[in-house]
Amino acid sequence: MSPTPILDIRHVSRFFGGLAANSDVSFAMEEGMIMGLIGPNGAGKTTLFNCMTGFYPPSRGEVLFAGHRVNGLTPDKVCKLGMARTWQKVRPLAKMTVLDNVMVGALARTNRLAEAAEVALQQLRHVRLDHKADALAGGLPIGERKRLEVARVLATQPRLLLLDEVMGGLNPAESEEIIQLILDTKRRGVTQMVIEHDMKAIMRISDRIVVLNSGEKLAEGLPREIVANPAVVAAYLGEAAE
Ligand SMILES: Nc1ncnc2c1ncn2[C@@H]1O[C@H](COP(=O)(O)OP(=O)(O)OP(=O)(O)O)[C@@H](O)[C@H]1O
Repeated sequence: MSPTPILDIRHVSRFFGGLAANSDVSFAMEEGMIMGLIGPNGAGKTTLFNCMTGFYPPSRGEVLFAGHRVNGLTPDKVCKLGMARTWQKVRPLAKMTVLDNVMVGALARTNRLAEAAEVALQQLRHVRLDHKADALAGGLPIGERKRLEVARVLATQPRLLLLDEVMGGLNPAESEEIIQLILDTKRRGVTQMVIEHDMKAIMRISDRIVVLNSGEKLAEGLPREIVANPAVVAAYLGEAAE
């Protein structure tokens, strides 16, 4: 582990009334890696993204991004520091073009429209949607809407990209495109944390995996360690493999 991890989650808990959606979760990430974040429905994966990115402050604990304490900051400040997330339910600005949607992301870093358009086009090329730049976002099929969501977030130029079930609802060919996109994004040097229920995909792309269960960290390790962990198999993988 490098001296300052890009992300350091320390004893994070998040309560909703009496429910601990996250309970004393700690782990760290090295720059450049892909961390898989897995666990059963309701395990607290999306809540952890929300705690990291300022949508809900953690009830306890702290989140350090590149050495900065980010809990308590608003999502736009966290995004400016370089940590940005996709949403499970993709909601493009349907009546705007694909290019304009991605420009909205780029405008987080610049006020100049020409520069934002250039950044947006670069990201559309990266996600292989540049041929749809002038199409209305609302008309895209689901696979392309998911890639548009990734382009929109990449246009904010994050150092750490958080992907929340970007393969959800996709067919195998569309999922494969997303896998290749995640691996291409890694080659560009962007660190990624990936929530995904597709176990074959997560095992292929992750350098390390954290498993959440009922809000707690159940396990952390290399993909081959996670698949061989009896507690993970009992809580999640047995069911996910069916
Ligand atoms: N805003 C909220 N208010 C109340 N309870 C919430 C809220 N957000 C999440 N929860 C609860 O916290 C728990 C964890 O939810 P979360 O969405 O983080 O799980 P998840 O692991 O992302 O699940 P999934 O795989 O189904 O997306 C669930 O019991 C959920 O109902």
